[in-house]
Amino acid sequence: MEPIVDKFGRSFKTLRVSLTNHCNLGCVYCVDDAAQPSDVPVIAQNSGLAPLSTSQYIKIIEQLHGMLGLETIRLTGGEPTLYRELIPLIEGIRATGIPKIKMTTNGSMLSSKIEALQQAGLTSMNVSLDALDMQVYHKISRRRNLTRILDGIEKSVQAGIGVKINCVIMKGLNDNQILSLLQFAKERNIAIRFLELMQMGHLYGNFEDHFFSERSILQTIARQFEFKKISREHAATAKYYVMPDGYRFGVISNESDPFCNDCNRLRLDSYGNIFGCLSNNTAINLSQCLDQPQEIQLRLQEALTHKKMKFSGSKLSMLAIGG
Ligand SMILES: Nc1nc2c(ncn2[C@@H]2O[C@H](COP(=O)(O)OP(=O)(O)OP(=O)(O)O)[C@@H](O)[C@H]2O)c(=O)[nH]1
Ligand SMILES: C[S@@+](CC[C@H](N)C(=O)[O-])C[C@H]1O[C@@H](n2cnc3c(N)ncnc32)[C@H](O)[C@@H]1O
Ligand code: SF4
Ligand code: SF4
Repeated sequence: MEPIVDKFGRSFKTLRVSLTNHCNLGCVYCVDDAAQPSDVPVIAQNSGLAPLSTSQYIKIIEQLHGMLGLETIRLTGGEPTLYRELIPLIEGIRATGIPKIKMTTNGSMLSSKIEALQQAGLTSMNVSLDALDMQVYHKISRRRNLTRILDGIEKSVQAGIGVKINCVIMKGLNDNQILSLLQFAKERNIAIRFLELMQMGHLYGNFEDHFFSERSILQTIARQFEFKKISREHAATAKYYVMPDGYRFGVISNESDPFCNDCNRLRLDSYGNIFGCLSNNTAINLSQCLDQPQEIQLRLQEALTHKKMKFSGSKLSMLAIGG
């Protein structure tokens, strides 16, 4: 079997696993309000296949680990904490020996789950938090969950699990939250990353009105803080900046400064499809060839050819492809 590496030396070492394409929030950049009223559960388009069971997830992850030597699993979605068998799934993934099991969550369900998640083997979490102002938070997420999310973040920090905050910045909506969010994170010594808005789903080809660039984010922060850039780690999404007291924050600049050259990410959606690139909508199914390792290898090779040198958007939203 040929090694699964492309001519730029890129391979798959991080598997991002979507546990559901449902969500209990309706963030304006992820869910199109015209198609999805904010007070009903969000259900993304699916491929007509059955959702994976916990044992199918574990089997696929085991096979991929055997072929790729995975270093990290990141559970995501939709909202991964809505997955009913989350704890047994994490325990099953831990048993495969993959060193890091991380999760990206909107934080709304953390307060009651954090201890069990940690005991099951979750190593760290990224929590999405786009505003500290109740009204701004509500306007973006279309839900009134802010207090619960802040409580979830506090409990996670107390429990000693690694936490980072993700914050998508939209011009005219929450760019006025950058400094207060940074102050909130700094006081708790939590790394925060500011994300440029990405043209995905209903924003494809139509994101510029709300786009707030890395440059504008840094200009805003410079009004109150000194900082300097540190080099980006291999295969990382974020560039980090350090303040004189050692505190670090990051920016994920998909649009203005893409980071495809050393990308090592592979996505698995909740229907057993893999995607080699966030910016390519071609789903390659694995659930129908689970006992055919040679076929899986071929499909992985194909997925790798989908990687780009520059993020160029996607007609699928993050919710649909699996953030
Ligand atoms: N272009 C691109 N952007 C990605 C990809 N994965 C994540 N991102 C961006 O990074 C943001 C944060 O992703 P997270 O789920 O927190 O994970 P991460 O930043 O990869 O994880 P860590 O570096 O381990 O903290 C996403 O919302 C995207 O903006 C990817 O494969 N391609
Ligand atoms: C799709 S969500 C899935 C996990 C979880 N529901 C959450 O919100 O953290 C993963 C990440 O994608 C980000 N995201 C979704 N749509 C985006 C967009 N159009 N531009 C930038 N980031 C986006 C979210 O803010 C979140 O940090
Ligand atoms: S960004 Fe996350 S929390 Fe917001 S709607 Fe999308 S999946 Fe849900
Ligand atoms: S756009 Fe594709 S190649 Fe670029 S970082 Fe994202 S997944 Fe990797």
